[in-house]
Amino acid sequence: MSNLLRGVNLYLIGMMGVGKTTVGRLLAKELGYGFLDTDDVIVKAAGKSINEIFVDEGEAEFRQLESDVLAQVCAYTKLTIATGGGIVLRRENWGYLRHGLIVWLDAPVEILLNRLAEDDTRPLLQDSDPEGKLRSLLEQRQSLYSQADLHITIAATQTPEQIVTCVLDAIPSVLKNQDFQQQN
Ligand SMILES: Nc1ncnc2c1ncn2[C@@H]1O[C@H](COP(=O)(O)OP(=O)(O)O)[C@@H](O)[C@H]1O
Ligand SMILES: O=C(O)C1=C[C@@H](OP(=O)(O)O)[C@@H](O)[C@H](O)C1
Ligand SMILES: [Mg+2]
Repeated sequence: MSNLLRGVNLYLIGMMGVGKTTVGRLLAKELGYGFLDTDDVIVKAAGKSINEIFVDEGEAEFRQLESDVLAQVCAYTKLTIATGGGIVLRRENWGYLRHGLIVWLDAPVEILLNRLAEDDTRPLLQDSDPEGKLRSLLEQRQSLYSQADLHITIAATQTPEQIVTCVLDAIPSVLKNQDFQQQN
């Protein structure tokens, strides 16, 4: 598979809680790729948590840091990159994401809510109505996520390992399509 990809980076996009970080790490291992999470890079560079960045500097500054990180990492090859759920919001980010293969991990809000119920590390979910918040974020972002090269729909019972298999199985079809587009 890594021969087929020829070092092209994989970018995982999708809603918070869908498993981009968890699946991305396993996918990288499977491909013999390096793994990066844009949130982790931001946290390390800023020396504070995502919550602290949102409180101290605000979401707009976080989005700027996110774009800066993406601009840096897209210069490298052989990486699987788990992005933050809001990476799709800025038009300039798409220019960076398009350097690689973009994979949308998609799961119903019920699954996301269930996974994030006890989680206090997502500032946008510190809301009196987390379900409503997730639904409105998804509504705002769905058409952006759908611009991905690959759409992987996730069921509640699927393990991260099974999702990795789904992604690996789907990659050849999209690479074939891209070759086809290039030839024409
Ligand atoms: N396939 C899965 N099945 C069960 N739990 C999962 C699965 N994928 C991720 N999780 C759990 O859901 C939570 C959110 O996963 P995470 O990888 O951080 O998502 P994201 O990076 O998309 O926000 C974590 O607690 C993680 O362990
Ligand atoms: O959806 C979002 O806007 C966000 C998702 C988070 O990452 P995950 O998608 O990895 O949870 C993190 O970047 C930040 O809390 C904002
Ligand atoms: Mg994550």
